[in-house]
Amino acid sequence: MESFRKTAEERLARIEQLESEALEADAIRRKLHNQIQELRGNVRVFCRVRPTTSETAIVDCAPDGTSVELKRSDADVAGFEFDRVFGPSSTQCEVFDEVSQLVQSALDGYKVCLFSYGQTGSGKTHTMLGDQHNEETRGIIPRAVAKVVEASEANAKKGWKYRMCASYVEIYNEQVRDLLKAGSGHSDKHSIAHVDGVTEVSGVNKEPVESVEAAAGLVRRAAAARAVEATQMNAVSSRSHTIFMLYITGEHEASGSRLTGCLNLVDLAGSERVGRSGAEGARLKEACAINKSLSCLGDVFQALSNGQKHIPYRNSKLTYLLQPCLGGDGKTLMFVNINPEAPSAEESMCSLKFAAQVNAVELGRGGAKRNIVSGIGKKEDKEDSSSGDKKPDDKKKVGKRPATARTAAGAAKKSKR
Ligand SMILES: Nc1ncnc2c1ncn2[C@@H]1O[C@H](COP(=O)(O)OP(=O)(O)OP(=O)(O)O)[C@@H](O)[C@H]1O
Repeated sequence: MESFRKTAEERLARIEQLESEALEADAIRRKLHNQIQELRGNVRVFCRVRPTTSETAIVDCAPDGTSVELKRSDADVAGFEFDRVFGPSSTQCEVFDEVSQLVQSALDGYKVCLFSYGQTGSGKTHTMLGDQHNEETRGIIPRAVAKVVEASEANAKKGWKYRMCASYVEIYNEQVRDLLKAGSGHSDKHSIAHVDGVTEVSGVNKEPVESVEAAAGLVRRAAAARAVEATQMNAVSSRSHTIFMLYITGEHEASGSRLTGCLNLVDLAGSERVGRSGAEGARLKEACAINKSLSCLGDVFQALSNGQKHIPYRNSKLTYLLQPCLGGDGKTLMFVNINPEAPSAEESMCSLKFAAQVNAVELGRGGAKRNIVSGIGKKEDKEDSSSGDKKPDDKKKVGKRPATARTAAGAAKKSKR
């Protein structure tokens, strides 16, 4: 009897020791994962080029997976490098594989935002939402939610108790609308605040996310409620920014550890220039609001890359809402979506320049700026690219560079990997 008791005590002590070692290993895993993410850069830019419809493509993706070229004529070729470039044949699964590490960061307690930027019809909604009824073509939002739910279930075996809830909002003409509240309209009544480093939007539903199915239902409901209006450029063009906000709290009772992460998945409204979109009346007002908030986003990145003390987060609802992810140890991944057809050449150039500017920002290290040369990202370029409705004299600024030319921003980032 005595030997039984002794063996049981020894086994109990061994279990406790293993549990404590597992917890320590988990903390080391989190730390290493974060170090890898920081080495890759807390602001990353991926470029995704959509397939052509009828026109010939003037955008080429190099086989190295990080370079893209916009060819406006034989003598006018602009090259850009990003952290990753996805060509027209890339699948939703390949794209998600590359972003899933940031989803892990949100589970580890970081403030993460992923957003898609580009002209109307360039594939932003396809990338972020995709076809939710189709396993293969569903986009980042449904995949990310499924990953978070699955990972929290796996972590439960290690003693972690995760609680997740989600809001889904739309910003339209600088007014917020709750996409999870049936029949609710856009209103000024929703105020944005930051509580313990996490964004809270007053008066919007925060619904629990307990299973992959429940989360998928929530995403479907919000997608159906999204405001879509026809424009000349895309028959079902989304004229608002939509933000899926996933709040993640993890608690480990035995160790007393607590994590608070959040994942913001943003589908921005189209960045096309007012002239080309043929906007008038209410549509013109929409286009101006869209351009204002996109330009505020550009201003925030410019202030960060200049290492400015004051970052103008409050200048738009979008930037204020995303503030925790756009500074400090927040993590941002921007998709620049490109339509490779000739009529979109000027919009593509604007989008690529904006993306090159964002690519030069580094968070959590005093916003130190990487050196940018080769014409892309010069002061005058940044002023142009921060506003979607300005038409820069691209030829003059980008110059006619050989097809092999690369921006130093991309090269600098690459050398860090
Ligand atoms: N990579 C892709 N592969 C296949 N189809 C795509 C791809 N990207 C976009 N499409 C298709 O192109 C069309 C326009 O794309 P999408 O609606 O995603 O554009 P958008 O940038 O979100 O436009 P808007 O700003 O007007 O909302 C859709 O029919 C979409 O399915």
